[in-house]
Amino acid sequence: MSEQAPALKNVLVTGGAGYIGSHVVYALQKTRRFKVISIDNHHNSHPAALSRVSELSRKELGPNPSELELASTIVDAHKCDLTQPSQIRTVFEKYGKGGIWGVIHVAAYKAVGESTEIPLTYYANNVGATVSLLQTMEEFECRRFVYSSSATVYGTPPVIPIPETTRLQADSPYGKTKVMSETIIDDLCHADQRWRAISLRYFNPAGAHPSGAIGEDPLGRPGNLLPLLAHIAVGRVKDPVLKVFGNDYPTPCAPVSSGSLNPANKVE
Ligand SMILES: O=c1ccn([C@@H]2O[C@H](COP(=O)(O)OP(=O)(O)O[C@H]3O[C@H](CO)[C@@H](O)[C@H](O)[C@H]3O)[C@@H](O)[C@H]2O)c(=O)[nH]1
Repeated sequence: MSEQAPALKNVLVTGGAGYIGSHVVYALQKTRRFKVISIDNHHNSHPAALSRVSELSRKELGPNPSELELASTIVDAHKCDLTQPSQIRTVFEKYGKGGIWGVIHVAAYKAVGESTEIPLTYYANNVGATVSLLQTMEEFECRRFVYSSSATVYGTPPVIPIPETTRLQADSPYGKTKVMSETIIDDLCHADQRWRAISLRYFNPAGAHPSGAIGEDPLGRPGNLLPLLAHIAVGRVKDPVLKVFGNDYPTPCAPVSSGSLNPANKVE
């Protein structure tokens, strides 16, 4: 590596092996400016997703890539439980104070129905873990944060399309965990101006990389419409029933582009 070459910035992605997480990792690797660290407990993902992302990124390197470019395609993957602060700490300790440039927090439980049955699990994994993560970041002087929220924070919105200024009134425990986490992040940024954070409210993300190497591949019966349809189509669902609740819902469509996932654009 030449002495002038700028070092890669270390970015931690939680839930890196999941649907959105794996595409975020890919988007980061494509810039060739970041080294990705992933934390995932594989509650809803296969560890292989991360190897597939790296393989994809390596294939896209030009001929004779530099050492730095090659290094940008390697993920430092940790299987760890975000509800255990000591496990988060171990990852930060590896990089030391200031060693992790920023965090993109995607890991969460996301099934609305399930959240009404096991709310405590949702509050522990989606809110408690977010607080532990922010506390560890503070301790290790890492204050750039991109939070994966959800349009579910609006509950049943009074107007569609939903203006960003709409009041937050989530209906389910899952939605409430997103409102609470957003509030915590907001309070933190107001208390300490050194923090740079943004919450992204995704609607229904759909699609996959054109190669088919990465996409939405949840474990068990999918809770979301599109993976459920895909699983039914390939015969992976035991009870292949799909309930259609209406045919007049005005579904807006917008790309979740790599640009919107790039923390450098959002928190720098
Ligand atoms: O405590 C947990 C819970 C989940 N995960 C992992 O986090 C990833 C989440 O990915 P996935 O289940 O595929 O969900 P996504 O569709 O990527 O969901 C994301 O997108 C939602 C909005 O659409 C956000 O609300 C969620 O925070 C976020 O997980 C998976 O790999 C899980 O194994 C953990 O590591 N720890």
